[in-house]
Amino acid sequence: MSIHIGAEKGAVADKVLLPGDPLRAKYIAEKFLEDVVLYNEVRGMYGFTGTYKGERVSVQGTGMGMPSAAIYVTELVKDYDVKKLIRVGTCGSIQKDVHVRDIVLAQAAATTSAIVRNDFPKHDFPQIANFDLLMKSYMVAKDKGFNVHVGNVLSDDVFYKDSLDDIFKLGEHGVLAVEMEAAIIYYVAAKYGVQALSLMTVSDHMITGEETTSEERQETFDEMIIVALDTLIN
Ligand SMILES: O=P(O)(O)O[C@H]1O[C@H](CO)[C@@H](O)[C@H]1O
Ligand SMILES: O=c1cc[nH]c(=O)[nH]1
Repeated sequence: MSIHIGAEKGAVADKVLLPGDPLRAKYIAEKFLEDVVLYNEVRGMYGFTGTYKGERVSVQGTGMGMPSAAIYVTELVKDYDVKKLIRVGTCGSIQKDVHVRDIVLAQAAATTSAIVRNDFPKHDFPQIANFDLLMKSYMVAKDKGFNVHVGNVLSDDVFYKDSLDDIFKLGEHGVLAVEMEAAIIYYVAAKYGVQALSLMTVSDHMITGEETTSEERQETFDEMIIVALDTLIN
């Protein structure tokens, strides 16, 4: 047992999907996994273990924002020996050609979080995806004909921003989208020497204001979840 995950050590697989939303974890477990066991309900942050195509995998909600995600990823790695982590999240696009419902593979993540800066005050620590997972996920997505983009994202501490000026400036420098967890997942994975990747579905467009309906989000999530699961077991 760890403080925030109420499971015996062997209850979590060494490969884990990480949605921010615990109810997305439930959806993934119910729709995509077989022989599912609920291993965590502490704080309502559901964690499930099951099998996908015969391989044991887990799916664990992380909550919203980097402090919360850091807690779950740290406990998964330190207390449950997890070796591969793939975030399955949502994001807001800041590029005209990155459309709602497209998939973004976060090759790297800039961040406003002070967590990394506090550890490395004199350096800009590069928060990057594991190359093997990144490459595999790109191949899976392309093979299935999904609309996929690879590049930088911003992991922001703030969802409701007073101004989008800095966000759009990052867009002018090629950053694809904004979300709230990828950077810290990459940082914790680097710290403990495990593999991590963040996939996001574009749920909102920050230039056009377009948003997805519940049904559209559901269908698009499925594409991202399939890419993540097929990457995780390969
Ligand atoms: O859909 P999830 O995975 O939670 O990701 C995004 O959605 C939340 C904000 O609505 C933040 O956690 C952000 O990163
Ligand atoms: O615009 C968005 C959409 C999802 N998640 C975010 O952090 N921002």
